[in-house]
Amino acid sequence: MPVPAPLALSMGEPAGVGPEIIAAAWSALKAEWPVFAVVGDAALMRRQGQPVQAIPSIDMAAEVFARAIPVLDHPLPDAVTAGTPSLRNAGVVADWIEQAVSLAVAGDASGVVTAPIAKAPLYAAGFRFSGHTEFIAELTADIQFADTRGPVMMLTARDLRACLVTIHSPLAEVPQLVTEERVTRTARVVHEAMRRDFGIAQPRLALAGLNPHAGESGSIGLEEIEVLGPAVARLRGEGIRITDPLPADTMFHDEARATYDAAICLYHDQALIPVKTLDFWGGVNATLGLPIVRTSPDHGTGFDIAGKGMARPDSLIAAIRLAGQMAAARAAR
Ligand SMILES: NC(=O)C1=CN([C@@H]2O[C@H](COP(=O)(O)OP(=O)(O)OC[C@H]3O[C@@H](n4cnc5c(N)ncnc54)[C@H](O)[C@@H]3O)[C@@H](O)[C@H]2O)C=CC1
Ligand SMILES: NCC(=O)COP(=O)(O)O
Repeated sequence: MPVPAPLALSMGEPAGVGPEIIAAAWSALKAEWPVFAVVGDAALMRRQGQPVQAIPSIDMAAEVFARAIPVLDHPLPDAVTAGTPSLRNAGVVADWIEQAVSLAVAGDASGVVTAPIAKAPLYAAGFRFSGHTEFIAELTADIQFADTRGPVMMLTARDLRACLVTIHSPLAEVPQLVTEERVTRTARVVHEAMRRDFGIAQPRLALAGLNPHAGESGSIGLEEIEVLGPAVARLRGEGIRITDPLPADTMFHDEARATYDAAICLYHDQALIPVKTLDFWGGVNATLGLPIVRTSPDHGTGFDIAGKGMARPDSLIAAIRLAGQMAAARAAR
């Protein structure tokens, strides 16, 4: 079997927990698979207490990985103070993501893992995307992809995969944004991703309702009848296995989760509350429907604890492992 290419790991916000959790993740994974190379600042990585080796090219990552953190060095212009992001560094943070994506697009990396970014300093520096998800979708928009194109944000924890129809939308706008078209497209992307990236031949999708009790036959909301029902009918017509809209309060407990492979959730907190309740430390964020594999820890930059030795690497380790599994599933097709 050919050895898979390393993953490219963008360093994320340098003043956040990213550098220290990358060092801790390497320490946990160095004798294991998958290999990764950091795209970031080698001097900052060296300050995290683990051996670091700058490499000129990602194809050297595998031979370095067992003894040092391989880093494709793109230095920051400004000094880093843990907990305080610098506007001068923001442009380079975005460049790291772009470079990691280029490596995956070229096939030199088997996927991209992104350490958390702080959105406010990036916006102030002119970054015009809501987050990695939209940025990476734009960076890969011209790359050929045979399946339905996302991006769809999926959060995982333990046996739950929760996929979002809307992402960072104000709650008041959600009912207008949950259209038959968006629900149908999201479910298609998820169905195809379950097959392509997770090796599930006949995926079972569970659709969350919007209203309490999934509208109670229209007596407490009509979206289930007017929007979600027609989407379900279309999807079933395409051969996709999906439930009728389910009451969201009773679809995430242990026995309910055993009945489906992925949940289609209509807004951010409908997915993230069950995910973070099930596993606050080990959740992973993956982007479905892209020509490349991309995962991320599900937490943010943790400015309140950055540099204090308190940050847990569990979520990043889970993100690296999941990216490796997804890349292997794609390669096996
Ligand atoms: N994938 C990404 O790039 C993400 C970025 N963010 C960004 O992160 C920034 C901060 O967001 P917050 O809402 O404060 O969320 P946060 O996840 O950074 O912090 C929430 C709480 O979790 C703790 N925490 C975070 N990571 C931890 C770790 N590895 N170990 C132990 N404790 C940890 C923090 O100390 C804090 O108490 C924002 O700019 C947000 O947009 C948020 C989520 C994901
Ligand atoms: N709440 C999840 C989040 O903010 C992550 O966004 P992204 O940077 O992965 O697009």
